[in-house]
Amino acid sequence: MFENISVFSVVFVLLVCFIIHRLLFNRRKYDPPLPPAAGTRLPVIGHFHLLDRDMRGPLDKLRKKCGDIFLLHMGSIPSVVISGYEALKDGYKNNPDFFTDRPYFLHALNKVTRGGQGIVMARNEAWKEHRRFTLSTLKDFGMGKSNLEVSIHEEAKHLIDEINAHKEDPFDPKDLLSAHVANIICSISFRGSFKHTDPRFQGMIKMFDENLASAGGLANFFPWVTSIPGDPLGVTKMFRNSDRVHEFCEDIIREHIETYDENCIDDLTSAYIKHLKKLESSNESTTMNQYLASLIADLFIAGSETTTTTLRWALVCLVEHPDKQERMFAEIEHHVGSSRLPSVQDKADLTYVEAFYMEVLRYCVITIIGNFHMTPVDVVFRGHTIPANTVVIPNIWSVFSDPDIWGDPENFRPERFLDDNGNIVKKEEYIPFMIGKRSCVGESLARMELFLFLSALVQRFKFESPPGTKVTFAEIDGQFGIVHCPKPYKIVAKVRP
Ligand code: HEM
Repeated sequence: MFENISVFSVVFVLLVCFIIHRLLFNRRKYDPPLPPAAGTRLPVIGHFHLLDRDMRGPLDKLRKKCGDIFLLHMGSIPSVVISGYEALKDGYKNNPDFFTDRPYFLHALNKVTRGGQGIVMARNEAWKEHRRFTLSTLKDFGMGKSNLEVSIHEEAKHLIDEINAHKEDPFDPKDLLSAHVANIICSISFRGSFKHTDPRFQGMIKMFDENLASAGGLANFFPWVTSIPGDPLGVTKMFRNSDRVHEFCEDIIREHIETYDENCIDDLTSAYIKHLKKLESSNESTTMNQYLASLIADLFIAGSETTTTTLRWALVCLVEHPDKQERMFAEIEHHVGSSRLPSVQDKADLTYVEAFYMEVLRYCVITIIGNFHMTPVDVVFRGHTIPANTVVIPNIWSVFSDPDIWGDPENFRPERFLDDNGNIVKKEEYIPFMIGKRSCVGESLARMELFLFLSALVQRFKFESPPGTKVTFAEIDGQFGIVHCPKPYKIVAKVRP
C-alpha cells in the first residue's frame, strides 16, 4: 500500500505538523503577557485576512475587540498596533526609547532605502547624526526663512499661471501641485529648482507616483511576492524606480562636488559636503559618507507626497464647503487684499487659513498609521510585554476619529481650532506629524507650504465642482498606501474679480 504515497505527500504532511506544532506549543511565555492577538492567525498570511487596504474600519473593529494594544502577525512578522492618544503618548513621548528604532527586516523598505540609509529608516548613530543634520540644515536653508518664502511664492505664482491656463475648464490639479511642491524640496536640497517640463524632473515625479500607487508595501511582509511573474503588484518596478531616483540624486551630488565652493553653502547638498569635509579633516568618526543620496531621496518622498496630498484634499474640502471657502477668502481680502501674495508675516491675521489646513490634516488623515517602528529590546508597556524586534504601528486615525477628543470628529469643521477671539487653539492630541523622537522633521516646512500655497490659491480663485458633478470627500475617498490620497478628480477654478 505504501508505494502509492509519494515523497511529496510525506514532506507535505510533515510540514503541516511542524507548522501546527510551532503555532500551538512552541511559544515563549511572557510575564507580563503579550498583548492580545487580533484573532485567528493563519499559516503564511498571519492576521492579514483581518485587514483591508482601507485600514480605518479594521483598526476600529480590532481596537474595540482587543483594546488599545493588540498583536497582529503580518505574515510571520509580529507587529503591535498602539491606538488612542494616551497610549501613543505613553509609548512615543513619555518612554521615547521604547519604540524609536526602525525595523531593519522589512524587505521592501530595506531595499528602497539601501539597508536603512538616509533618515526615514535609519537606525542608531547614523539616524541620530542624520536627523540632527537635517533639522539644523532645514532651519538654516528653509523653515521660517524669508528666502524660503521667496521660493514658495515663485512656485505659487507659476501654479496660479498654470491654473489660469485652464480657463475655467475642469482640470485635475494633482500634477501641477506635485511639481511645485517637489520643487521646494529641490531648491532646499540642490539650490536650483526644475522647470516642471524638465524630463529628468517629470520622470522622478512619475516614479514617486508609481511607487505610491503600487502595492509594493506587501513585499515588506511577503518577500516572495517579488518573484511573482509579470510583477502584478508593481514591486519590481518600485525597486527599479527607487534605483533611478538614487541615480538622479547621485548625478546632482556629483555636479555639486565638482563645483563645490566652501564660501557658497546655500543648499543641503553643499552643507553636507562641508560637514563631511570638516569631519574628515578632524578625523572624527562618522556614519555620513554614502548616505547623502538616500537622505535627499527620503526628503523628496517623505516631504513631497504628504504635502501635495494635503493640498489635493484641501481643494476637495474647499469645493465641498463653499461657505468655508468664502470665509477664508474674506479673511485674506480683509487683511492682505489682492495686490500681493499672503506672507508668513500675515499668519497672525489669517487664522482661518491655518485652522482650515489643520482640519484638512485631521479630517482627511493623510497618514492613517505612522511609519513602522520597532522595539530594540523586550519592553514592558501598559501591562504587556512587547518582545524585542516587534514592529510597532502608531494608529494615528484612532486619535483623529476619537469623539472624546473632538466631539464631532466626523464633521469637517476648521472652527474647532479657533477660540472665541479667533486665535488658534493648540491641542496636544493634534498629531498629524506624530510625536516623540521620530516625529516629522519637516513639520514647520510643511506648515509653511500649506499656509502659503493654500492662501495664494484662495486669494486668486474660487474653486467649484465641474458642472453636473459633485466633488466631495465621500466621493473622492478611497486610495490607500503610505499616504491616504484622494482618487483622481477634476475641479473648476474661477478667477476672482
Ligand atoms: C503635510 C505634510 C506632512 C505630513 C502629514 C507628515 C507626516 C509625518 C509623520 C506622521 C511622520 C512620522 C512617522 C513615524 O515615524 O511614525 C513623519 C516623519 C518624517 N517626515 Fe514628515 N510629514 C509631512 C511633511 C514632511 C516634509 C515637508 C518633510 C521634509 C522636508 C518630511 C520629512 C519627514 C522625515 C525625514 C521623517 C522621518 C523622521 C525620522 O524617522 O526621524 N515630512 N512625517
